[in-house]
Amino acid sequence: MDNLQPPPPQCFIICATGHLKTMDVLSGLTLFLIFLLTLLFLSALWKQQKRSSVLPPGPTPIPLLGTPRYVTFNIICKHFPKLQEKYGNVFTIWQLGDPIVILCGYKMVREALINHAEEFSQRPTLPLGDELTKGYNFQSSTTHWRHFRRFILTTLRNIGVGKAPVEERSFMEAQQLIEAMSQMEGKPFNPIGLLGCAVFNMMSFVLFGKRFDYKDKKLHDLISNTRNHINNVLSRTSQIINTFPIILKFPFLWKMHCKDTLCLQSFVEEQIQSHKENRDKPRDFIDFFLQKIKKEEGNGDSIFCDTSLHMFITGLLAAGTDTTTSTLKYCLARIAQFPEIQAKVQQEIDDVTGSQRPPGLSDRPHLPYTNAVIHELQRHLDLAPTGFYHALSKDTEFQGFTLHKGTRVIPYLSSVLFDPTQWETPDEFNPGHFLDEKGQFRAKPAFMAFSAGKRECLGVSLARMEIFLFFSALLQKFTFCPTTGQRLSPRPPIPTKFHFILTSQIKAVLRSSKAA
Ligand code: HEM
Repeated sequence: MDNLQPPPPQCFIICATGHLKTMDVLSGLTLFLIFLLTLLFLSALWKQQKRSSVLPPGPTPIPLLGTPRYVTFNIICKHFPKLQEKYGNVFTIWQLGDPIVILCGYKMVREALINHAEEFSQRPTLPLGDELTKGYNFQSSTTHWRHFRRFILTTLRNIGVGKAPVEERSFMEAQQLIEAMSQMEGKPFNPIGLLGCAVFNMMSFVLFGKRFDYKDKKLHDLISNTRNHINNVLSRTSQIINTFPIILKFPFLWKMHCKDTLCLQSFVEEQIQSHKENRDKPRDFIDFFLQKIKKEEGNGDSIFCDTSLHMFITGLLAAGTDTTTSTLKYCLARIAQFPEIQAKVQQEIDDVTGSQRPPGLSDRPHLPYTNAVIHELQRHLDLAPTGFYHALSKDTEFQGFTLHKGTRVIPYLSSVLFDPTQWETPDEFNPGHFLDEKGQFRAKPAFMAFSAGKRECLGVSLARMEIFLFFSALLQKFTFCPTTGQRLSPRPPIPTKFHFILTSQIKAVLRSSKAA
């Protein structure tokens, strides 16, 4: 009687033979869980099989996990050349349960971004970005982006991007840059800090109508905020948050990660406030946007409001600073490795503008070799190998496959910039790629450093203008030389290239020729 234990709680299960059996609740629950997981796994497998049958081929994914080997968090494109070789110019990889279609080579990317421009124009939703920007960003999958894109492009033109007002400002900034670099004359130095100041000041002029002194600590803090912001957006942590948006329910978990974005946002907020207090005739981006908000007053559905102004300015500041700075740094450090090409550029500039004035936009048609060298430098740099993710705006038949609305797409821009069907010597540094037989500049449609189609880089004209004006002004005054041991192979792997951009040093030697 003493040893009599109460029997464990019992439950019924139906065994494989269809008979009812009893077992304790814990074992029953475990079995039930295993049954549920098997069901989940099988349904994921079935869904994946069903979708795979209409999608481009690719490595076999593990249900629920995808193809982890190829979806490493940071530089996923390092596997693409091998996959392209195996599966062709369009293939699929899986991230967890979602397919990502990769497009390779000029013809395939053009077919998608130009010939099917509308279908490939969406962006996938990124929950972290939406949370941070309250939905006002270029990644947003809503249709707002079209209105903002149109407005921003028109406004940049109205401010004078590609024309005299912004050109004048670039001359002034180039002069500051030259003076600051002259102090480093002949000594090894890393110009990325000075270039960052000049580029940030250009963005700041366009957006807020102001510039900072190169010694101002605030300027350096802001530059570092923009760089960290971009690194955060592309980071493994952001990818985890976007994959498991439940994390956003715990602000203390992600706000630390996004502290640079929040710093940028609060700086932008100050600028907007000071513009509101001192309204004058519209000169910069904030002025034009505030004018638009006023015009739309009374329209309860207007998307032009203080919040969208705030968020888009922060987005533009971030998108336009580090990209152009890194490009200019690469241009200087790389041209230093090609002394003959550099001398030819300098000779061309001397012949066209002499030493009295810096090259301007109207000189560009008369500087075909300089223009070709800049394009070739950007092609080799390959700054954004995968651009940003695109997504299908509707179900689309493409190359014999069915791509469902919302499917994510990566236009693999590297494969276009180095496509052997488009470039005579793709891996070599060869300005001849952009010159015709008469030595005149020839534009190449496969030059997709800024991508193409409806989502082509929105800052392309500002970036091209800055790169041309700063690069040619600096080469007019200095000869850039490499310091020892910093040579780059013709087509270095991406991590090496970014390391080179961030860390390489050069020497700037004042030219003693007639242009100096
Ligand atoms: C050398 C400098 C730059 C390069 C190489 C570059 C490259 C790119 C690339 C490849 C894209 C992705 C396009 C796509 O998804 O198909 C992009 C998008 C974008 N860029 Fe740039 N960019 C540069 C400078 C700038 C500047 C100066 C600004 C700001 C004024 C800017 C603003 C943007 C914006 C807002 C987008 C998103 C456009 C959209 O989604 O509609 N970029 N850029």
